[in-house]
Amino acid sequence: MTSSPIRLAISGASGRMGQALLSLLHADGRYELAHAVVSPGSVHDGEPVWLGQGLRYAHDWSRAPVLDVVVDFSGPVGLAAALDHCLAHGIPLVSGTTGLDAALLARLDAAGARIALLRAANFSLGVALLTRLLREAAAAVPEWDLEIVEAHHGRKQDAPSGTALALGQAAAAARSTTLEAAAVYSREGRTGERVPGSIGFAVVRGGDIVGEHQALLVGPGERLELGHRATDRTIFARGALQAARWLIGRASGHWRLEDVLAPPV
Ligand SMILES: NC(=O)C1=CN([C@@H]2O[C@H](COP(=O)(O)OP(=O)(O)OC[C@H]3O[C@@H](n4cnc5c(N)ncnc54)[C@H](OP(=O)(O)O)[C@@H]3O)[C@@H](O)[C@H]2O)C=CC1
Ligand SMILES: O=C(O)C1=N[C@H](C(=O)O)C[C@H](O)C1
Repeated sequence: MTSSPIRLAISGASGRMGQALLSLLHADGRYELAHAVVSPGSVHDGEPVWLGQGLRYAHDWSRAPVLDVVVDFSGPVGLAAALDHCLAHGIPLVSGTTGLDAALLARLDAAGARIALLRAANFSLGVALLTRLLREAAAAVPEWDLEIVEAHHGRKQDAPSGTALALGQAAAAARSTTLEAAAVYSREGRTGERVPGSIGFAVVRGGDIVGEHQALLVGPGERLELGHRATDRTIFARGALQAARWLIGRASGHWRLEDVLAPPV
């Protein structure tokens, strides 16, 4: 028996992640791309999404058809618009957008009472595994200094990356503290000595780096380095589509990528 394809919208469809998602969707009959959203004023607004097919990029949600799920990789403003549409129509929302402010985070938190949401700063299996390893290592050597280094392409809008912050949060929790209490985001001039127990962040931006994260646990006379290097955005797109399929029909609330992509123990 064949089931009907999932009717899905992409918010941020013309972007780097949007295009990675489109490449996967084009070849996968399990999905029907029903709406492809770009920014108001986008040079792509009104262009055909795929040559010879009817769907065109749109800058708003007002003409979106009935949808099973929305996948968002846009930016804070695009995500807010996607969230409005999902709330108005009771549609599950998967989002990978990073760099959100406190007001949007609070709106997303509250939305969990009405729709199913799955948000993740990184949809790759490797980073899910890295997070688990870092949690274990940070707790095993609580006195060792922890520094998180990330590198991304020069067009990235936010820093540190959402993944770096999520790694920091996981390590902080494993050490019974919080990122708010432990994080050091910049060092310049006469900084004084490193504060014991702090978690330092360093950011590299350049060229077309897809996304690299390294956690350094520095002890006396030795150092543990845990890292992940993404070389192809398909890994994020694949994880997000898997999450979208999984989220359809779930109860309202906040679901975790770990529930979907459990790395092998
Ligand atoms: N969680 C994860 O695994 C990953 C998360 N990300 C995150 O995803 C987000 C997008 O990244 P990336 O694809 O590189 O970004 P891009 O800048 O390449 O793409 C952004 C997309 O969003 C659209 N957009 C911008 N503003 C709006 C708006 N107000 N309304 C609707 N659409 C809008 C743009 O349209 P146009 O340009 O046509 O105007 C474009 O299609 C970032 O926050 C990034 O950090 C990225 C990779 C993986
Ligand atoms: O903007 C990007 O490109 C990426 N952003 C995400 C983040 O902020 O962690 C995930 C990935 O590293 C790529």
